[in-house]
Amino acid sequence: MSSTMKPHAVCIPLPAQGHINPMLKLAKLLHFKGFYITFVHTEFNYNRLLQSRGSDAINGTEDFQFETISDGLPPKNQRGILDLPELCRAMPVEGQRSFRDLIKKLNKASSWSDVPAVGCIISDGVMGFTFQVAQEFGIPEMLLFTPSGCGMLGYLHYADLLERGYFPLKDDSDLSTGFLDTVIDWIPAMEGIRLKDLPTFLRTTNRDDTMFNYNIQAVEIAMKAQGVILNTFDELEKEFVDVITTKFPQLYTIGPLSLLQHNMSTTHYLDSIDSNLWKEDKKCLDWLDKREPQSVVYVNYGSLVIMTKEQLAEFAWGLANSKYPFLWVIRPNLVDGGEEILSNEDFMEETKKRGLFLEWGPQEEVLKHPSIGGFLTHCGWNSTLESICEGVPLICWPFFAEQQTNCFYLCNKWGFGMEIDTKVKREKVERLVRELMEGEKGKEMREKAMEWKKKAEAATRTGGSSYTNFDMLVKQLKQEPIGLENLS
Ligand SMILES: O=c1ccn([C@@H]2O[C@H](COP(=O)(O)OP(=O)(O)O[C@H]3O[C@H](CO)[C@@H](O)[C@H](O)[C@H]3O)[C@@H](O)[C@H]2O)c(=O)[nH]1
Repeated sequence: MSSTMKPHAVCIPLPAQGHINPMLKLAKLLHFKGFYITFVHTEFNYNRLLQSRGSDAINGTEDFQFETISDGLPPKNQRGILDLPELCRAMPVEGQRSFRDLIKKLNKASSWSDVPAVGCIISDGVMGFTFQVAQEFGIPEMLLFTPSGCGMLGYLHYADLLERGYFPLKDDSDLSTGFLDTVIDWIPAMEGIRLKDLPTFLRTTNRDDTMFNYNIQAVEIAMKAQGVILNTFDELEKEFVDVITTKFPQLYTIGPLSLLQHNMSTTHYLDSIDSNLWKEDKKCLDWLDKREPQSVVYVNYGSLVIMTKEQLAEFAWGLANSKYPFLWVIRPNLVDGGEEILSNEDFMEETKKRGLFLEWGPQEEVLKHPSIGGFLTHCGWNSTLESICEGVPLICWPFFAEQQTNCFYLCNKWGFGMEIDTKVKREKVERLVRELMEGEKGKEMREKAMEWKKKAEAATRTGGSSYTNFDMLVKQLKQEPIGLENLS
């Protein structure tokens, strides 16, 4: 089919790794199904990909193109650490202007080139500013929510939590006096959840806090969307999905996206197009080849966590004292205050034969490796799903956003997680690592993780829930434009 005949989807993720990855997977799947894709990066990330991955990563093909918009951050912002509040202030203004110009440019190009007119926008669930642009051009917009269903359900109750007076916090002591242990019994499907298990952005006394307001507003805008896509599968999150469906009748649960790619034989489809903002160090795979099956603890806290050097030291000694081999990704800027522990002679001597440190790794390949016995994670949703895909049990150290919600269900419902407190202590790390790797509980968790893996595989195979939902999504995007009549 010539490019001009293809339906044109513009995919725009929040410019953070955990949001770009699932959006790119979705974009590749849609391309496989015959869509012309424009994938939108920020100028900064585009240049970063060029440096870390080379031009192949963003060269695209005739009908899979990359475009950029401004993130709106001032030039003086170094962007070494993703400054979320700053980004959330800048993108709805400058990012929106830039996005509007892009849509204008694409539609203009359709009159004299092979680029088809934009048929739909698939935007990140927290990029509300794209919605106004979509409305201005009369283009239907779908939202991809990259967190879990349970996380999304938590976000959807932000307004109720405010109305009932739980947030903003009355004073800072609420954070230390047990107030956050309050059990909430009125959120459907979330019985037994505590305030501290809900997405964290409301935990402030400051009504003017950027993240507090941005997230409340993001939910308000999202509520107007007609279509929502979730990277999860019904069997895992059915009760949450059922409640979300009452608010979003057009809800498509199509995850885990990496398994859907696999089952549609598209795992290596457009392989050179890549979204890793850091350069992957693949030598760890050779190192893993030399280890015993299920003997290695994999440690990685995703792309946004920033911990203190004291926390890093507690994890380090906990891992060292457990005596298990570990593969530890310590991202540049992961630690506020420096990685002193990595120059501690006693620690390095103790772990030199069984610890490997990387700045960024091929996580999905690592989790697939037979030597991995467990994963110490911050419970980002991508990491959680990637663990499910490989049947790997978890030690959970949730940091922020909906990671606490994921952790709650991992430990209390899905049965393959054990939690470490925010105030991490080396003794606890050591004990949980041993439990995970050799204890009865670890064995049970591994079995449970394998059960979820099988269910995830079934969901993404022909006839499975996610497979079928994806087909429906494609049909809707291709044939039945999403009406805008219900939008206010
Ligand atoms: O060395 C590394 C480290 C990470 N990754 C990948 O980076 C992604 C990280 O995503 P995630 O585990 O979700 O963590 P965050 O980067 O923290 O994700 C943000 O976005 C997620 C989706 O919305 C949310 O669930 C999280 O709370 C939020 O912090 C995953 O695909 C990993 O495979 C690598 O490839 N190599």
